[in-house]
Amino acid sequence: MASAWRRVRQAGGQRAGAASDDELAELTTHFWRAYDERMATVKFGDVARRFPALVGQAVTLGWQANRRDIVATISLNLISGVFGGYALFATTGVLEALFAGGPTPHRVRAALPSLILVATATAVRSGVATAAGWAQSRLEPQVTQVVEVRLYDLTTQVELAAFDEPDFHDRMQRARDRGVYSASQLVNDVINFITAFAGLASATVVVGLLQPILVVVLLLAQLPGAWAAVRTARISYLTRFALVDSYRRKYILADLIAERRTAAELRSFTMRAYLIDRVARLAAYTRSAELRAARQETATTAVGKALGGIATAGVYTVLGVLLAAGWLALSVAGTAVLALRSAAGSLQQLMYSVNQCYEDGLYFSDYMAFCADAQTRIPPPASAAVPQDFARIVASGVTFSYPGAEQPSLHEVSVEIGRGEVVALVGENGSGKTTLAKILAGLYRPQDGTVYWDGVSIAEMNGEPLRERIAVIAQDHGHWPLSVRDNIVMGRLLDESLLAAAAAGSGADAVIAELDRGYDTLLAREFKDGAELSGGQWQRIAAARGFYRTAPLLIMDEPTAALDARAEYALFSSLRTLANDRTVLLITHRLASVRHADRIYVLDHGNVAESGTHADLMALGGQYAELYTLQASQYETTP
Ligand SMILES: Nc1ncnc2c1ncn2[C@@H]1O[C@H](COP(=O)(O)OP(=O)(O)OP(=O)(O)O)[C@@H](O)[C@H]1O
Repeated sequence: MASAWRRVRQAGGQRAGAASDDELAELTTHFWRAYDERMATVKFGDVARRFPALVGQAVTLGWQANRRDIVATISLNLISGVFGGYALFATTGVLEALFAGGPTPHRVRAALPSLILVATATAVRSGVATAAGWAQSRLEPQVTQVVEVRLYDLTTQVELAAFDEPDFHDRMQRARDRGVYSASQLVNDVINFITAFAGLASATVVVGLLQPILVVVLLLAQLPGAWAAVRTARISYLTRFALVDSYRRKYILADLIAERRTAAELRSFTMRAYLIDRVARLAAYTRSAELRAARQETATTAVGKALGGIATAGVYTVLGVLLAAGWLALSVAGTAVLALRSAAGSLQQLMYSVNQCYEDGLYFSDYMAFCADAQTRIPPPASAAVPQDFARIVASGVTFSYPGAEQPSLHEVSVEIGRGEVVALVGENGSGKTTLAKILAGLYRPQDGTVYWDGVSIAEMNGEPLRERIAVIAQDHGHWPLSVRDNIVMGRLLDESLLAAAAAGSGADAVIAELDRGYDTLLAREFKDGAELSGGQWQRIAAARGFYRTAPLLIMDEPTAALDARAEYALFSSLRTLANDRTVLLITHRLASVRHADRIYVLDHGNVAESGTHADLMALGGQYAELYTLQASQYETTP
């Protein structure tokens, strides 16, 4: 097995060649650099200061999830602590009676009332603690749901450009991965903290009433454990933080290796060894960082435990001295030992929960930071009303660069679309057609220039109502793992006659007729009874999706690229019918299909190079005429 793995790695290494380490940038950037940078910003003092805020956040989360459960959990835990303290205190009465003079049956009888008190208090405490545990376990899934819904609510509203930023993906991964999970954990930690605090407070009160010196000694003895707990949490968090980019890359590669959609290409291009090698190198990289962190955590815990052991020995020495000096009665010393053990247990739990609170709080602060950042990326509410229809859409001097791009993808582009027109965008690959269509669809905001609907800038309109007026048949349309019907209706109200018309207009009706379950067919082969469609069949469904949306502007980006000749002809015929009451912006490389467009814009490296009707552009003898003639020549018969 090991040698097979080695062979795979060697083969991968040869294939990957020199390019790979540069591409996997984090393998060349030392991971501890990211760690150190983060280390500088996370200090224990900050955590101590943040602790009250964390408690506040946790209680708020619990409150949002279920008020009754959070109130019940906290109050029942406090009540349980009170009964625990009472049971401990009542133990002194039992010990006093047992250590008094006289015959044993007499002493046992004298101890009975106190014993009954101890037993009752302990039973009540257990019952209340069980009820508190039940409320606490109900809270966990409810809190997770609250934070998940909040995350999805925000990520579906942020502007599209954010998804082109690697940093946004990193933050989103941290928020989704550990952030969501940490929310319910944080609530748990805080409840555990309150439980432990109640236990400690009651034991401390009992010890303090018996011998105040013991309280100070008891608290000092827990310091080493507290230090170790906080330090290990910090190491664990910082390691994950520094590795997030590598984890993300590894997950993406692992998905590609195991997914159905890439399974065929992986085999036909014999990419197995190459991909496995990449995953292996990323895994080796993350493993060495994780091992280093594990070593540090173990060393820290060992030191903490050793110092804690010495401190505990000190506590018992002090107790012995007090007893020997006669400052403590034997019965009181007995209760003190029990109280000390109970307090030490509570303190340990308290430290553990503070430690966990700290660690989960760090992850949760990533979630909160992501939410705050996402909130700023949601376009602010706008004032202008979105018209039901329009007479003219004008893009004026539009310049747009993708985040991080050195060159703009569009440079001072101006185009016009009149109501009821068919306007075409043509041009070579990468000339900016899709980018312009997305700007006209209100999906990207240009850095310069404006898109007007009847003289009103769309930047002043709210995004969702605007996009309700635009139907987009995208080049990279989604293959949603939903039923055929849902793939066309896309969450809108179901209108059977509209659905039938959309399917007929796009040619999807012929595809659906051949499916066993018709509109109910699930389009996901990975599930039972799921079906798979061909590229052209999917394209018909995507076109039906656009037709179903009765919007005044229809944007079609390469709608026929995968269609056969008959289906292409049928789709363009439908378009002509549709165009009677709709405006169409068509992007295509098949120039024969734009001959009848009212206007054609030829894009070249992000600029409008030519515009006019087919006849105008042919007469111009420029890029369009050259491309058109080239395509037409392919149909000429050669001798
Ligand atoms: N999400 C993105 N992030 C960064 N750059 C992008 C992104 N999408 C496109 N680009 C770049 O913008 C330029 C224009 O791309 P666009 O997709 O608009 O071209 P296109 O004319 O539609 O091409 P095609 O005919 O191949 O569909 C290209 O240089 C492309 O690399």
